[in-house]
Amino acid sequence: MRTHVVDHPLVAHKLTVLRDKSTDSPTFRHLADELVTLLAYEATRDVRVTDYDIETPVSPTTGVALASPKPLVVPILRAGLGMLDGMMRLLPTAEVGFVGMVRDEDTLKASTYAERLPADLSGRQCYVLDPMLATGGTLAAAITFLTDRGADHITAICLLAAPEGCERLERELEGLDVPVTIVTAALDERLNEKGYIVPGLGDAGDRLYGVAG
Ligand SMILES: O=P(O)(O)OC[C@H]1O[C@H](OP(=O)(O)OP(=O)(O)O)[C@H](O)[C@@H]1O
Ligand SMILES: O=c1cc[nH]c(=O)[nH]1
Ligand SMILES: [Mg+2]
Repeated sequence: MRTHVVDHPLVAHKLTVLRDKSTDSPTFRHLADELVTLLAYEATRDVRVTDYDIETPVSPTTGVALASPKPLVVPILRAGLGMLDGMMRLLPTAEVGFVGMVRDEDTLKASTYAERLPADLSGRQCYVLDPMLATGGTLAAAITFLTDRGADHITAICLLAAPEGCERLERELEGLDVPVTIVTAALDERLNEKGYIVPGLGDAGDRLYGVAG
C-alpha cells in the first residue's frame, strides 16, 4: 500500500478552514468539494488511458482517452457523498457505485447497511471516497468488497488519515494482489480514546449534513 500526502499550500489552507470548529455546514460542504477536486488531480495520475486519434484544425494527432472499462467511483455513505461532486468534476464519465457503512460509536466496528455496486468489477479501477481514515475498519471492509468482486486497482481519497488506520490497512491488506493507494490532504497525529482523529475535524458526516439521530 502506498500513502500519498498531497503537499500543496492551497490544500493546507482549505484544510485549515475545514478543521476550524467555527466553520459552518455550507462552508464545510463547499470546501470539502473543492479539496476533493485538488486531491483527485493527484489521485488520478495513474488513471488508465488509451491512445485516441483526432484531427486538429492543423493536422492529425494522437492523444488519449479514458480506457474501457471506465473507472468506478465509490463514495462511502454518508460522509463520502460530500466528496462525489468534486470527484465527478474531474472524471465526468466514470460510473458510480455506493456503499453505506457506519461505525459503532462504542466498539468502533464498521457495519454495512447498503450496497449498490456492479456484481463484476473484473479489470476495474476503483476510486473510493471517504473523508476520514480513522481506525481503518471502514476502508478495509470497503476495499475487500471491491477486490472480492474483481477490482484490480484501488485508490482511496481521504481528507484526513490517522497513522493507526494506515498501519491497520497495511496489515490487513498484506498479501492482497491489488495495488492500493491512499491519497490524503494530511496524515494527522493520532486517534483519541473515542476513535476520533486528532487534531482532525470532528465528525465529518455531522459537519456535512448535521447531527445524525
Ligand atoms: O476508519 P474508521 O474508524 O472506520 O472511521 C471512519 C469512518 O467513520 C465515519 O463514518 P461514520 O461511521 O461516522 O458514518 P457517517 O459517514 O454516516 O457519519 C467516516 O466517514 C468513515 O466512514
Ligand atoms: O475523526 C473522525 C473519525 C471517524 N469519523 C469521523 O467523522 N471523524
Ligand atoms: Mg459520522
